[in-house]
Amino acid sequence: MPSLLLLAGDGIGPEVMAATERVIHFFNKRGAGFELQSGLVGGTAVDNEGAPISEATLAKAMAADAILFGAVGGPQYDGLSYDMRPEAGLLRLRKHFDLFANIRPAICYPALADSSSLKREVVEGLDIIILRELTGGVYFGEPKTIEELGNGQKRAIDTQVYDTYEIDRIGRAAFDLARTRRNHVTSMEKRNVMKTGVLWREVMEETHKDGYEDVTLDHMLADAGAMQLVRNPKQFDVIVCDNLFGDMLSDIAAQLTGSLGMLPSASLGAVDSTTGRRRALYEPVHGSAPDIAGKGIANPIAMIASFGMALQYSFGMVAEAKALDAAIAETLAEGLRTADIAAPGDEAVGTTEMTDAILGNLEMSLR
Ligand SMILES: NC(=O)c1ccc[n+]([C@@H]2O[C@H](COP(=O)([O-])OP(=O)(O)OC[C@H]3O[C@@H](n4cnc5c(N)ncnc54)[C@H](O)[C@@H]3O)[C@@H](O)[C@H]2O)c1
Ligand SMILES: CC(C)[C@H](C(=O)O)[C@@H](O)C(=O)O
Ligand SMILES: [Mg+2]
Repeated sequence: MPSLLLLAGDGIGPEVMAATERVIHFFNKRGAGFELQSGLVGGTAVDNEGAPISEATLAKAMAADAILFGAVGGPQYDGLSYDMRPEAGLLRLRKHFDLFANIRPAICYPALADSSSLKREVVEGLDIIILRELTGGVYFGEPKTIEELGNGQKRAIDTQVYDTYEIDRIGRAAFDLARTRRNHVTSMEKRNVMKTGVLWREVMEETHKDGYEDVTLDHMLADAGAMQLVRNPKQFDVIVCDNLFGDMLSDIAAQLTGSLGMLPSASLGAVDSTTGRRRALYEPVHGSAPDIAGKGIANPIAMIASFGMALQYSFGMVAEAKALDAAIAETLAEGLRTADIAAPGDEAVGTTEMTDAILGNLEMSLR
């Protein structure tokens, strides 16, 4: 039986996870047989278990085929030490399971082209992927400290580190992904100021020569890339970049699609050569949205579409994933909007109504 560990987290995490559970149950009623376990993560795990992720939850994650993750964080946890912050639970999961390949698609559904802050013609039909390296770089490099200098001053140090193998494996993931799409990879770094940028480009070129020359590879400095993402995002297919640039570029890409509430993601490990399986965590790109938590108005689409990515990447249920995506597109085409994607004057629906409509369309499309 396929198994999923649900880690809803904080803020709107439990609200969008509850919506997604309804979608999972829909597939279970049709025989999918998903076994569900749940656990605590983030601030709620700090409050109840004394750590942002407990060893027991990590063990449950190890036993599951895939993890569905909501969101973590909130202002009430701002005073906690770095290791106890809710976000540390997510970082630990990524590192523990070596989930180095973070696929963040940015698709602008035709019905939402007017919800973007950019002009319709710039974003309509957009379909790009930011492939973010997720287990290296400045997020995990050592030293990572704040030192007292003894003269009333402090010094904060973060360290950006990349080894050849880390760049090579994300490069291969990018080329493999591009082959299933428009065969075009744009690698972004800052080789003009960063040594890791110099190595990043060098390794991308070498990996490209090693059996991937059918894929077009070009390079862009990440700051210019950010500008191009806003100027003409449709020029891209797969953008591959390091952990920090990927964090920022994917938030920019989210806004192209209308809202952070629209963007799903998959974080994948290497394929195990004996089992053929890969570790995987699926989560929306957005956070816990403390400003709207508890109001029942969060957009569930990013979380539901993250489950869609699990259907595709972890469970080989490609037809079901497509049906779910079509149900989301149809619901948007019918005009349903949560507040984050509503145009001024549009009447917005809540999380439950949006989920009801998606389930209704799913039922129709699989009939
Ligand atoms: N993966 C994660 O768990 C994750 C990701 C990003 C931020 N965070 C954490 O979340 C907390 C809040 O961060 P933030 O405010 O910078 O980012 P955020 O993504 O939580 O919210 C940014 C804005 O987008 C809106 N928004 C986000 N998701 C939405 C949705 N599904 N529906 C409707 N509107 C939505 C919010 O209301 C807010 O106005 C922080 O503690 C941060 O560290 C967690
Ligand atoms: C919550 C935080 C640790 C996380 C990150 O910076 O990676 C988030 O912003 C994301 O984009 O997944
Ligand atoms: Mg982010």
